[in-house]
Amino acid sequence: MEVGECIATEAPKVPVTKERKIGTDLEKYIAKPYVARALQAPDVGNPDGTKGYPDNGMTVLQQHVAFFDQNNDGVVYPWETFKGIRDLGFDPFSSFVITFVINAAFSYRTLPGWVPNPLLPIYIERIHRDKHGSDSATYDTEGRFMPVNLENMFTKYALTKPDNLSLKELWQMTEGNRAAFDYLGWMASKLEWLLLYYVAKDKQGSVQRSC
Ligand code: HEM
Ligand SMILES: [Ca+2]
Repeated sequence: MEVGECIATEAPKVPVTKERKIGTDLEKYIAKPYVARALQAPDVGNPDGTKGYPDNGMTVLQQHVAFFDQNNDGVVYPWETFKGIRDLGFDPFSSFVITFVINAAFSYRTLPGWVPNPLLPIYIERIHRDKHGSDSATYDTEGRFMPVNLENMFTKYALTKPDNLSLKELWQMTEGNRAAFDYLGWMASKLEWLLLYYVAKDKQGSVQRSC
C-alpha cells in the first residue's frame, strides 16, 4: 500500500464531508500542492501558473491588487481602483460604489502609520494585512497562493458540472466558508465572489476554471 492511500476524507457522522468532496490525486498534476506559492498561481491545467506573466517580485495577492495600480507606484488610490473596475466592464455608477467600499475597507490596515488617510490609499506592500475571515483560504495570511485550497473549491462545490461553478454554487461556497459571527468577512467574501462572477462568467452563466 502506498503512503496516504487510506486517508479518509469523509466521516459517516458528518454528512457534509460526503457532500463536499476533497480531491486525493492532486500530486499527479501539481508538484507539492500543499506548498504555498509566493509568486505563482498554479492549478491542475496550468501546473506552472500563468505563463509569461511577470511577478515583479510580488506575492500572488500583491499581483491581484497591482492590476489596479495604474501608475505602478505601489499605492492604489480610489481613482485608480475606479479605472481598473471600469476596465473590467462595470458601469460608472457600480464602479463608484465598489471603489468606495474597497478603498474604505482596505486602506487603513495597509497604511505606514496609525493616522487614517482620508484619500483612502491602499499600500500594496502591506496588502496581506487585509486578509479577512470567511474566505476560501486560496491566499494564505502572507498573500501566497495555496493550490490545494483552489482545487478543493472545485471538488467541494462544482457539483453539477466538474470545473464549473454556477452562481448558485458560488453562493453556496461563500455560505460554506462562513466563520461564526464574522459579519465583515461574510460581506467581503460575498462581494469578492460576486464581482468575480460578473467578471469571469461565460455565456452559460457559470465560472469555468482557467484553460
Ligand atoms: C472587480 C475586481 C475584483 C475582484 C473580481 C476581486 C476578487 C477577489 C477574490 C475572488 C478574492 C478571493 C476571496 C477568497 O479567497 O474567498 C479576492 C481577495 C482579495 N482581494 Fe480582490 N477582487 C477585486 C478587486 C480588489 C481590489 C481593488 C483590491 C484592493 C486594492 C482587492 C483586494 C483583495 C484582498 C486584500 C483579498 C484577500 C482577501 C482574503 O483572502 O481574505 N481586490 N479578491
Ligand atoms: Ca498608484
